[in-house]
Amino acid sequence: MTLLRVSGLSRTYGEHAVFDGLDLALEPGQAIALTGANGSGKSTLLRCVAGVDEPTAGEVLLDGEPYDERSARVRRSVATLLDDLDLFPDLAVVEHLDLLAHAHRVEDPTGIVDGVLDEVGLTGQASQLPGSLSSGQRQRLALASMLVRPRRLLLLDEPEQRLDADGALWLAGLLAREKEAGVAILFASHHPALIEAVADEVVRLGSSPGAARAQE
Ligand SMILES: Nc1ncnc2c1ncn2[C@@H]1O[C@H](COP(=O)(O)OP(=O)(O)OP(=O)(O)O)[C@@H](O)[C@H]1O
Repeated sequence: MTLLRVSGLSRTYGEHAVFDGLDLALEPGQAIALTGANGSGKSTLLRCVAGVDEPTAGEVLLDGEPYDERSARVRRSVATLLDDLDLFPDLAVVEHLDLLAHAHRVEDPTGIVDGVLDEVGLTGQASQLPGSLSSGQRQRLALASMLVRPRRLLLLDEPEQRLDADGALWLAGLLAREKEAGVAILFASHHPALIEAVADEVVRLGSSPGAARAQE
């Protein structure tokens, strides 16, 4: 069954239609990249899908049911990386990840957190407070936060931002492995190599009013 279906989605600010009547369908293990110029609506679309912004029209279905970000089903299934991560200033890196793993009741939270710290390259920073991390390390912590919890759908806004060249390559491999595990991914990106490596379909949002078109 289609995991995520977006039908006739529109978002207007005043007179300005950011996108109008947009349709998307995402199956398990599939990735769609959202591309387009600055201001073309990628973040707005992701925010509307994730339920943190309200579309002017249209609907978003997860497993064929209306997407309600407050429902336990959606919270168990969807991991988002949308804005800057909200971090507790007095909790260390490892404590943030422990908190998330425990809140989502994953099996063996300590083992998962240790493995994810290693995967994102933050083992050496595990006891640092967020304020002492570099911007790329904060981005790695944001990515780690989605890896310590259950997930079937990732909604990612420019996940490559602030990563170094090796980090962008690593991210491409990570997202490819997520797809192999059956996770679906909707992501906005300005990184051609990441899009090429990960996306099964590219949806280019137009900067002309309301325009959006899909490409293979
Ligand atoms: N709250 C708001 N009020 C008015 N206009 C808004 C609001 N939020 C977004 N917009 C406008 O909607 C358009 C789409 O913005 P959005 O952030 O979705 O673009 P984007 O494609 O993610 O851009 P970027 O590549 O720069 O991240 C922009 O013209 C922006 O100014």
